[in-house]
Amino acid sequence: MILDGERFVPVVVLDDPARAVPLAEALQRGGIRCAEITLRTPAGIDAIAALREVPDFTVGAGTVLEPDDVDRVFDAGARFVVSPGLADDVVERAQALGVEVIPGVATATEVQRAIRLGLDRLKLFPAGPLGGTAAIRALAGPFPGVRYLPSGGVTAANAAEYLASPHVFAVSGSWMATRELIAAGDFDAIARISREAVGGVAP
Ligand SMILES: O=C[C@H](O)COP(=O)(O)O
Ligand SMILES: CC(=O)C(=O)O
Repeated sequence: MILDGERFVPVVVLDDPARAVPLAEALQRGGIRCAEITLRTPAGIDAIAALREVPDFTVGAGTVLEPDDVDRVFDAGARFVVSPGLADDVVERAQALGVEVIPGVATATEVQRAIRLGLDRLKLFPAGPLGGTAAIRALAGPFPGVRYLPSGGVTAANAAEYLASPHVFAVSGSWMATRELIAAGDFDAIARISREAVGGVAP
């Protein structure tokens, strides 16, 4: 899978696409080589297009809600697609284009449906309110083949606990590159927080 080897997936809300490349370079200085650029702002698509040119960096799209969004982010260069929830038509559009898709799930019913769609790597959202690692352990009973990307409430304080789970392939969240830090151009802080995150877990 495209994110194999990545343990941290920053969720990014960008207001200015010109910040995308310095952001990616800051993440790389911190040891993080990917990001999920959300479509929550109009800048998202241009930011994805800018990041496709950054060497050794894997750009994905987040908050992908409609099949048309999949086309837009694919054309811009996204190499993976993330949704907060599970929509069959979004998954099927990504599969038709051959782009990795990681939809969100929050219930056993959704996990079961995602498996039927041929998926075994799912976002768990919002992971904290759903019960964190306890929820992941419970889901692993009936669905041992699924691995999760927890997001929503993952922080510097609990990332290592999630990553210690054999059912978690990576964690995702906004704490490494907040909208405020990006808007302020504080790329040194982003690099430092990323380095601390990467340094806090076993390779
Ligand atoms: O997955 C996307 C979430 O918005 C990230 O949540 P967070 O801000 O709690 O890290
Ligand atoms: C929350 C989430 O998964 C997203 O915005 O894509």
